[in-house]
Amino acid sequence: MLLAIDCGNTNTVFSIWDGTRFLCTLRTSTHHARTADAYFTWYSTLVKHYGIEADITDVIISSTVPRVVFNLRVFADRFFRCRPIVVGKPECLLPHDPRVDEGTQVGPDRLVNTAGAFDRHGGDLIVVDFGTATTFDVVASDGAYVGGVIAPGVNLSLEALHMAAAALPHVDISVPQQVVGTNTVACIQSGIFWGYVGLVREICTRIKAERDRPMTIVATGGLAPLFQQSADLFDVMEDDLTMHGLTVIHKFNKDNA
Ligand SMILES: Nc1ncnc2c1ncn2[C@@H]1O[C@H](COP(=O)(O)OP(=O)(O)O)[C@@H](O)[C@H]1O
Ligand SMILES: CC(C)(COP(=O)(O)O)[C@@H](O)C(=O)NCCC(=O)O
Ligand SMILES: [K+]
Repeated sequence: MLLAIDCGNTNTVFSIWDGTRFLCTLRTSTHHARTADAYFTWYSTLVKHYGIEADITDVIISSTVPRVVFNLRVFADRFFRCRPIVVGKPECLLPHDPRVDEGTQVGPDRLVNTAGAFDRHGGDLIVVDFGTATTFDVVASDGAYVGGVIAPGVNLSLEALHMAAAALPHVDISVPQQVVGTNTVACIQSGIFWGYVGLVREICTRIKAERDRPMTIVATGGLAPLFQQSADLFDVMEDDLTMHGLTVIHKFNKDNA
């Protein structure tokens, strides 16, 4: 069985893949100081809680935080006796090499999203990932990542307003009832929610115009469901897209070893 690990700047997600389906998905916050033993304590407690018989033989890791990879490697080696595949490292093969400026390190999560989305939908895609950052990954017709857009994430923007303006409280994102807010919280929620609706719409429109072709918009990430429910922004929403991409890259490496 495969243990797929997706470390974002905010959350770290573990999923167990039995070759056909994900048996469980476990989530914790990302901390570079978490040790291999701490990962195992957390992991084994939850796996036992869910009554899952997991016989892990393989581990694949995608991490946007380089510092967590060391402890995750130790975790894989110590508890599963395996050498993990780490996306973005030279020894990890990709189904399609990215076409970007020389020397550019594309975020591994974006390479994984690209592989997952191409496997499900074919090419000419825009993958929108609402993570710590809001990223747009452009997938060409042949499946290669050819660039994209990075914007500040929704929660990051909310936090920035609170940090920089003495009179603005911390506000959780939600779908506003109306555009014109009649109190401070409603004003902020409106600015962020409708601001991001506009940001996503404008960027996707411009990407399609620049590439001069129809493209399918695939959304993923923690906050995608919020935007999906009240604005007509995406063609599909897939909360397991990154995990699916990890299984695709893992299989590709096994088949081409
Ligand atoms: N259901 C939710 N409601 C509100 N915020 C959420 C929800 N799910 C995730 N988030 C927040 O969305 C942001 C992105 O989460 P995530 O996609 O896990 O980010 P990353 O992959 O960068 O770690 C984080 O700030 C997280 O706390
Ligand atoms: C843009 C990101 C910070 C997004 O990370 P996330 O929101 O998933 O934590 C990450 O993909 C990254 O560090 N990228 C490196 C630069 C690039 O992709 O061009
Ligand atoms: K992400």
